[in-house]
Amino acid sequence: MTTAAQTYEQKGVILHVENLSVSYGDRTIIRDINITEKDTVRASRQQGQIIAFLGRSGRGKSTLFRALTGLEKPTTGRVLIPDLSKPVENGQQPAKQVHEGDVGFVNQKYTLFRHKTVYETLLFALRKTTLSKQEKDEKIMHYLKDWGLETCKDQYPNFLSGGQRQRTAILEQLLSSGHYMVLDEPFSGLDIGNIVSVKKAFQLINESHELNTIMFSTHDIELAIELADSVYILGYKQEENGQLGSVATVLKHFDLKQMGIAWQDSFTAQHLDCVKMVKDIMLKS
Ligand SMILES: Nc1ncnc2c1ncn2[C@@H]1O[C@H](COP(=O)(O)OP(=O)(O)OP(=O)(O)O)[C@@H](O)[C@H]1O
Repeated sequence: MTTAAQTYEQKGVILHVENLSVSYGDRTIIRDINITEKDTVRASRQQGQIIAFLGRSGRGKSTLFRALTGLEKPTTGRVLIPDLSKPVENGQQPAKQVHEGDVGFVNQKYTLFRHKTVYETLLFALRKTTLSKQEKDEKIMHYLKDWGLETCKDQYPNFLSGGQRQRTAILEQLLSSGHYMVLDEPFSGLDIGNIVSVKKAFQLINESHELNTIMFSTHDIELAIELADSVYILGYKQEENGQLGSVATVLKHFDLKQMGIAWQDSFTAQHLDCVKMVKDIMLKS
């Protein structure tokens, strides 16, 4: 059942992954990856997309992420995103293949420049824009305020708390890349306070632009189902002889919007059912 708060419309395609495979030498890591995500529009609210990728260790999540960011050239297939520099044609935004720099990438360590303050880091992130010096300053100050980073504007990474460091690294990627962001295990090894801080960053990104799209991997199934509106499970397929294959692919897609369990304030029995389904699939993968 879908409540009024969950009513949504789907508009243009914002991510299209087609027959993607990545091999290293003669070893294929991921194969036949097909993903189509559309811009989700909810009445009277600005809202982006949050997509989670789950999978047991070594099932190619990081490999897929490198292809999604354009850091890894796929062996076959392609990754398309809307080309916002071109005008809409017949009601459709033309698509382009993803290039390095189009999609922000935040690694698990939240790496920052050691010799740049928070402000300098964000200024550097805006270096490719056509904004004037004053516009850049205004933009940065606006974000620092919204993201609770105003007080540490002139601090170097070593003097930041874990939460401030994570928010700065996420913001840096958001400012340098535009609407798309991939985060490889952003919650791994974080204490509860820092988990809340990263969740808040997700929320800020999600609410600030219709096209903002967060893609993240995690080993925390509950967290994926709590935060995402779309969940993909990567894993090995069982072969006909009952043996487990050795090339990962998408085993299952859960569209939590369609299931009526996206964007809820609390974790319900339906969410728990979904967690159980995910676990069952992952255990056999
Ligand atoms: N550059 C590379 N050359 C050769 N093999 C690689 C390379 N990068 C990754 N692999 C292999 O690809 C497989 C998938 O690795 P990947 O890091 O993508 O998995 P993952 O799902 O992100 O794992 P985890 O959850 O443990 O981080 C692994 O067996 C890994 O050894």
